Amino acid sequence: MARHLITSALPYINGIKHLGNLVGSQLPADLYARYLRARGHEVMFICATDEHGTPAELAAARTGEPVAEYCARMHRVQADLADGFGLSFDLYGRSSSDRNHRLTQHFAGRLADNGLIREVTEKQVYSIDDGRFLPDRYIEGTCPNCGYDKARGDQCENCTKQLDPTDLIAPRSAISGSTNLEMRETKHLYLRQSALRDQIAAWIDSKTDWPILTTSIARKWLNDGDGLQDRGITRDLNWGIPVKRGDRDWPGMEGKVFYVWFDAPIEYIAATAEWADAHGRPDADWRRWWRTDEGADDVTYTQFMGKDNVPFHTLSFPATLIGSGEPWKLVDYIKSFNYLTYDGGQFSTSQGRGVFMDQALEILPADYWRWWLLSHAPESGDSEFTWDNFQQSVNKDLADVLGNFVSRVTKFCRSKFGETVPGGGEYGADEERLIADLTARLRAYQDCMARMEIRKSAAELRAIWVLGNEYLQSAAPWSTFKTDPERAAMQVRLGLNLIRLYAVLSAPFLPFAARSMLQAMRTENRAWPGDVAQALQALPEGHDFTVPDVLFAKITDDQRADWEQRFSGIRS
Ligand SMILES: Nc1ncnc2c1ncn2[C@@H]1O[C@H](COP(=O)(O)OP(=O)(O)OP(=O)(O)O)[C@@H](O)[C@H]1O
Ligand SMILES: [Zn+2]
Repeated sequence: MARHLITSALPYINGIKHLGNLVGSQLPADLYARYLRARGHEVMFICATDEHGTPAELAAARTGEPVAEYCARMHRVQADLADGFGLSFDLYGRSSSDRNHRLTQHFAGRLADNGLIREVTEKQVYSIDDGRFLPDRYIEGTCPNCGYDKARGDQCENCTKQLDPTDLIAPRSAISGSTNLEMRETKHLYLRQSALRDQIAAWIDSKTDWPILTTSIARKWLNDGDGLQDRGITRDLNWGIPVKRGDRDWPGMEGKVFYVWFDAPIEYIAATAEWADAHGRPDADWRRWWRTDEGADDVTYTQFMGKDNVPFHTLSFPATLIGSGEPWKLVDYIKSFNYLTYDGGQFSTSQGRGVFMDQALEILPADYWRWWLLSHAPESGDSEFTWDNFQQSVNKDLADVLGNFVSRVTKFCRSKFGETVPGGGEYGADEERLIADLTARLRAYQDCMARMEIRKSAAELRAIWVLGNEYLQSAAPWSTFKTDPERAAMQVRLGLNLIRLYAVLSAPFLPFAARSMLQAMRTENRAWPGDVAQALQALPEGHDFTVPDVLFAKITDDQRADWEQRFSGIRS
């Protein structure tokens, strides 16, 4: 048994997440966590809402709520949706937690003590009418790169270029629209990433097994232009973690907060502490996951995220941890994803384009989405969601292959032998071959899962389901029964046991269907198969079962057309 720490990129608080967010971080992380738990490993699976920064303040301003209330409400909304999708976090924390305040201030203090913080007096845009500075998204204007007229102070959504507020042409306040702006002096802290460049580069170079997508993005930032740049880690805002040096005040930094990208990854650690708090456990219980001097030496730490988050996880967060000079656990593997696109365009939260988690659950059960998203995960390149593809994949894989197998076996057994596993008969050559094929496929499935090759894992699992259907088709117990009822009983007993085995193997992908299958088989036996032949003996003669309701209903052409229409516009 090994120990695995798994974190998913933190979903930002300013709205309900779309299917792209889900497949780019939380869902594959859940798949991996569920798989490792099923294999008997000790897993700590952490996620949290990312609650600081200007978009949260602006979203709260739009609903008229105080930002703290807005975040608390949206956290509950997101936590419920995560539950609805079966995301099995050990803790779903909040980056605004007290734990994160203290840890973020702790890291800033350590970095300062180690000479890795620079205090810089610089000019920032100040709105005279609003009486405040306008960092990041508080300022809008025309993009100097593409001419888009709603570019924001941190980034142009149209061409994705990263911007500084001072880059914008014809800038205006996002709060009041005022153009009565001036440049004012203000003091900020910069993390001296440049001083850690060589150490981080050597660390990245040692990660020879990481996806190219991950290392290529890291190397670009390390090497392009003048190399890794120092990064401003504070802002003139009210909402956020107050700038402190450990637990001491930081002269000259009164009324300022840490930049969201400084505190968000620290929340991975803080959320693990929140987990200990929530369970009334001592600090040692979370520290053994994070401190290599307190037990985390044998932890394997894997992070999941979309490609736009890679720079912060390969450079900035490691700079924080390494720069602290304390023995914090660094990530062992970063699984990064390309983008899921929606029907020929981008998913977009701000533009309300695509299908969002709440809408998805309104129309279909979570497993339908989990299956499609995971079996089409954007691993080697971007992948596209189309309703046509979704319908085909759900109908073929889930309804025709897995669902059909379960239905045929249970219904046939009920009609000929009753709802009890029948005895009699012995394996022949067909059964021996099936077991050999299943054994080989199982090994391939496990290998893909261990390497986090999500699409290939889905393909292997599907192949395992197909083996059952092919067996059933050729064994044809409904014909065998007429001449050799004992043999038909053996075939059906094997089929019923396969249903239990399929539930166990499919649970990381389809946790809800797996539960229904186990309930129908009236068993709690979720043991991962060591030996396939043995696993197929789990339900003995005389064991009761029930015929389950339809596991997966097919998506009709009318439904597809209806949804295609309904989700073609923009969410209001
Ligand atoms: N279309 C997408 N496909 C795959 N992953 C995505 C996609 N869009 C965002 N992600 C990832 O989702 C995770 C959560 O992102 P976050 O909540 O910060 O939203 P975001 O990146 O601002 O997306 P959006 O701009 O659409 O709101 C991040 O790891 C991000 O990289
Ligand atoms: Zn632009």
